[in-house]
Amino acid sequence: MEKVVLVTGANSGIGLALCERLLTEDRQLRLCLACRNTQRAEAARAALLTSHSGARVDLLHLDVGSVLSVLSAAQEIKARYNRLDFLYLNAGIMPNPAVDIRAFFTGFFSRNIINMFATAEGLLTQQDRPNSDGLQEVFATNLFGHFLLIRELEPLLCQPGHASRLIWTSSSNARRSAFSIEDIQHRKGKEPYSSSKYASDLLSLALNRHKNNQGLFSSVTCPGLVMTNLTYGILPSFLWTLIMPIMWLIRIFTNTFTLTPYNGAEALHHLFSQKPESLDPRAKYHSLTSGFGNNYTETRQMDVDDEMSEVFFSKLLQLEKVVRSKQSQRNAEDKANQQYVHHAE
Ligand SMILES: NC(=O)C1=CN([C@@H]2O[C@H](COP(=O)(O)OP(=O)(O)OC[C@H]3O[C@@H](n4cnc5c(N)ncnc54)[C@H](OP(=O)(O)O)[C@@H]3O)[C@@H](O)[C@H]2O)C=CC1
Ligand SMILES: CC(C)=CCC[C@@H](C)[C@H]1CC[C@H]2C3=C(CC[C@]12C)[C@@]1(C)CCC(=O)C[C@@H]1CC3
Repeated sequence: MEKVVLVTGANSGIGLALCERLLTEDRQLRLCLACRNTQRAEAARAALLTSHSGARVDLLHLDVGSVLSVLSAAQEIKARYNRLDFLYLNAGIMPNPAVDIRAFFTGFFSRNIINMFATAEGLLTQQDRPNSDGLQEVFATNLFGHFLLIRELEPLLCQPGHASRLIWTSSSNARRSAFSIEDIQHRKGKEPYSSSKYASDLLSLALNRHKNNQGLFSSVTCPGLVMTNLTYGILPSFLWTLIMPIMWLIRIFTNTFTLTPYNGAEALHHLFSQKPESLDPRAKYHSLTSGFGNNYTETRQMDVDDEMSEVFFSKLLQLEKVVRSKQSQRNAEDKANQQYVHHAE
C-alpha cells in the first residue's frame, strides 16, 4: 500500500533533503510538499522529479503561521487523501537573530565550549512580533500552526486499525529555562525560538499520552547544526565564509555539527522506518555526524515532565477555541462585506 507523507517547510534545507531521502527509500511514496512560497515549492518539486522521475510529488499551499491558511490547507488535505501515514512538522523560523559576542568569547575560553557550540545556550536572542492573527510569529509558525493542523487532521490521523506518525523538527536549542507556562507565546522574553522548540517537545509528550490509543504517535528530532537559510540568517554571509573552515574543524570535536541538510535529516529519515511500538515518547532523536562524516541517530531523554506538558496541552486547546471563534467572526464579517459590495454594484 502506498504511504502518504506530508512535509511542512519542504522547499529548502532539512525539509527538502528529507524529501530526497524519503523518495530514495520508498519509490511508492505519495509525497506532499506543504509550503507557503509557491515558486520555491515548484522549484523543489522539479528538483525532486529530476532525481526521482515518475515519483508522486504533490504541492500544497500552506502558511503554517496563518490560521486561515492552516484551516483551508487542512480541508484540501482531507479532500485529496484518504490516509496520512507521516506528518513531518518541520517548517520553522528564527526572525531577527542576534549573537551575543561577549558570551561567545566567554564560552569559547571555558569548559562549556562544546555545549555552547552544540546548543547555542546563552548565545542567541531574537526579536519577535505579533502576526495578523494576534499571535507571536515564532510561536504561531514553529508550534501553534502545526498544532492546529494536527487538530484539523485528526479524522485522517486517528483512524482505527492504522497507525499515523507525527515527526517534529525540534532543536538542541530547546531549553526549559527559555519557556514559561505563564507566557507560552514568549511575549516577554528574548528567546522565542528556544521557547517554541521546547514547546514542541512538551506537546509531543502530551500528544502521545492523549492519542497513542487512537493510533497516533509523535516523535521529536534534533537535526544538529545545519547550514540552511535559517542559519545563514544568523551572521552576515562574509562572516560565515570566514568561519566555515573553523566549522568543519569543530566537527571533529562535536558530532552535533551535522552541517549539511542531508546529514541533518538523518534522524527524521531514521524514524520513517521505525515501528510505532519501538518509539520512546520521552526521547529526542538526534541526527549526529562523526568526524569521519558518518551519520547516525542517537536517542537522548528530553527535559520534560508530564504535569507541565498536560497544562501546556490544555492551554493550547483553550487558545485553539479563541482562535477558531475569532476566525469565524472574521469569516462572517468578510461575507457581510461581500454581500454589501454585491448589493451596491
Ligand atoms: N538549521 C539548523 O541548524 C537547525 C534547524 N532546525 C529546524 O529545522 C527546521 C527546518 O529549518 P532549516 O531547514 O534549517 O531552514 P530553512 O529556512 O531552509 O527551512 C525552513 C522551511 O520552513 C518554511 N517556512 C517558514 N515559515 C513558514 C510558514 N509560515 N509556513 C510554511 N512554511 C514556512 C520555509 O519556507 P520559505 O521558503 O517560504 O521561507 C522553509 O521551507 C526548522 O523548524 C528549524 O527550526 C532545528 C535545529 C537546527
Ligand atoms: C567560530 C564559530 C563556529 C562561530 C559560530 C557561532 C554561532 C553563530 C553558532 C554556534 C552554535 C550555533 C548553533 C546554532 C546557530 C549558530 C550558532 C549559534 C543553532 C541555534 C541554529 C538553530 C538551531 O536550532 C540549533 C543550533 C545550535 C547551535
